[in-house]
Amino acid sequence: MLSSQPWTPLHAQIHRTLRKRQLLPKNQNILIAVSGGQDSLSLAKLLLDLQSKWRWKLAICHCNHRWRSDSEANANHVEKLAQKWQLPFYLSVTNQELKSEAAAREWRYQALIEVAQTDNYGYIVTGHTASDRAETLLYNLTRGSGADGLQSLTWRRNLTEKIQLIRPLLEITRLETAQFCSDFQLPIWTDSTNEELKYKRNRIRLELIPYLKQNFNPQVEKALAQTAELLQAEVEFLENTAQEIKQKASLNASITQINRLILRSTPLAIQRRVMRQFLQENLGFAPSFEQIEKITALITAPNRSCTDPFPGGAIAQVENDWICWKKS
Ligand SMILES: Nc1ncnc2c1ncn2[C@@H]1O[C@H](COP(=O)(O)OP(=O)(O)OP(=O)(O)O)[C@@H](O)[C@H]1O
Repeated sequence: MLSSQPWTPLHAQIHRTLRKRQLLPKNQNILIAVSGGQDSLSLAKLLLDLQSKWRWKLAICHCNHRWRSDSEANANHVEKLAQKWQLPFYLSVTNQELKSEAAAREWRYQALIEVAQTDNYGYIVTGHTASDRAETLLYNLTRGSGADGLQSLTWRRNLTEKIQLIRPLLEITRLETAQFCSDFQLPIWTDSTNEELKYKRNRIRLELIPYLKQNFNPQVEKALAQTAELLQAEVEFLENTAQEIKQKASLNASITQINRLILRSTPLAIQRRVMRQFLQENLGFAPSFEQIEKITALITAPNRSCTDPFPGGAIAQVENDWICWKKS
């Protein structure tokens, strides 16, 4: 029986991944974000089984979005599991109406950060899988994203100066977590909204991926996750290079002027990234492709050329060797 013999190939794989990528060092305080679904249950069980090797202090946090009629029952279900596993349990319940998936995600991360800050957890871990990575890639591809959006689910991300988000399951597919839950009889809480085809994400998972599996590649999730992995390293390299060039091209670290002579000698990929960073700093939000193209064109435009106004009324204008940000 598997339940009396908890070391499986999945345990070995996660153990290897954690070591190779140095995701969760020994003796750390780790907060596991558990929705109750198959992925986060598998994650919690795997970390629990590896705990003695790594000497972590583990805890579980569930966030109640108050979205479904069974939200409270879902939270109680996760709490009972935490008790069974003898792990500290935190519950965050929203007091605002969360109107979209994006709003829910934003609130959830904020809630997790608050718990981590209060009780000193340096790591928050989530159960995102290779399947999520593949779906995110496809979703962003249909929206015209560049490499940054296609690699978007990363192994680690700084949430604050002291708290990192870690996603240890990015090489495991949802099929594997389902099998793991079945092997260990983990009680999955099924989220009924996961089946609703009105959400694009769900259509990708329930219609597009099965189509690709059947007609193109049975291993399509792993293949797409691999693409995301390759892109991740390339994006990191390009973004760091763009940051260095931007520093060189900025006058006295001013965010409102940038030297276009320096930019002219760099490849278009870097020019776009530098101008995106420049715009983001001045606009205060992520610029669109068209906005980046408009300002990038100024690198080679005649003196005094300018863009039409950006939201808020500011324009960018060429002044000899400089592109200047001019507020209205
Ligand atoms: N309500 C929640 N409370 C705590 N953590 C959550 C919650 N919802 C999602 N998460 C975390 O974010 C990860 C990804 O969320 P996503 O919505 O893609 O997954 P899910 O469909 O809710 O369920 P699961 O990934 O557990 O199967 C989850 O694996 C989990 O770690």
